[in-house]
Amino acid sequence: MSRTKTWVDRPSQPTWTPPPGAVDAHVHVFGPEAEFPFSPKAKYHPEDATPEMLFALRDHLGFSRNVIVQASCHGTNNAATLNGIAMSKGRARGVAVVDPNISDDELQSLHDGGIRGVRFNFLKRLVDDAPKDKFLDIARRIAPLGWHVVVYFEADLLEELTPFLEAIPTIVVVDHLGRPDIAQGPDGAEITAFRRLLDTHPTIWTKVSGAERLSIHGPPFDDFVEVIRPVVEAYSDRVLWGTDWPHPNMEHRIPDDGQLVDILPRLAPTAELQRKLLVDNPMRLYWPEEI
Ligand SMILES: O=C(O)/C=C(\CC(=O)C(=O)O)C(=O)O
Repeated sequence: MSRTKTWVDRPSQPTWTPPPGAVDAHVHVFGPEAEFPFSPKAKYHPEDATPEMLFALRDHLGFSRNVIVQASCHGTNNAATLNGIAMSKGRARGVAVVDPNISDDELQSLHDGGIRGVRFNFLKRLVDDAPKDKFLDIARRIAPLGWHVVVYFEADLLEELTPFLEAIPTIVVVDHLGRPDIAQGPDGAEITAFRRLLDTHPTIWTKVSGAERLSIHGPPFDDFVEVIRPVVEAYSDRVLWGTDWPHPNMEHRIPDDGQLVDILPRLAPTAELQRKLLVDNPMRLYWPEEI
């Protein structure tokens, strides 16, 4: 598999400035491969996207902190994610992907290394299997640590997965709004079904990220904003946002991270909404001891 590069080296300077203490709550690190090899089961083989590169981007975009989410290319070995957190000097925390047989001691050492959640990935193009019973077992075991669960699925799975989501005893954060079809507009069937899930389950949160993946028309992402701004307004206490740098699998439509940041004042049009989305909400999940 040839190595893919899915980010721009010099993203534009955003015209909008995030509030002090802003958290980019969905990023990944890749490798470096020489130190942290990819999983033999990886479905893509990216170039190295190192913690140093991540922190340079964080500073360039005007953010203060990151949440590093374990990407599928590193399987259940969280060493690269933990290395990124360790190198951040307290300015990153993480979400791990764990083997169902993980021991309590290993969970505790992930916690000590800055992990505050586990991710369950249901995308068939990224993982070979997604065993719901084993995931529920993990969810029950991480609950006492104060962690939450991050789930990644596409809209066609929402109905089937709802009983599973309901059985999770922690806060659940759905990546990229469960990937609704944005072309259907703000009253479309898929975003309406997802909003119904949020309406009926106050412990389900979502990341209002993925404009570059969900938008039909691309920058300046007006189609995404039209559908997703009402979500930010309606569920302002349980939304997170992230760039998704280094944008795994986006080699055919690589986004400019500066343009992604410039969506934010349209997605969250008041200072209060911006502070909740970028500071208060991520701090509650990842740095609760600082609030
Ligand atoms: O990170 C994302 O937001 C999206 C991904 C990659 C991913 O999740 C993974 O590799 O674990 C995708 O849709 O290819």
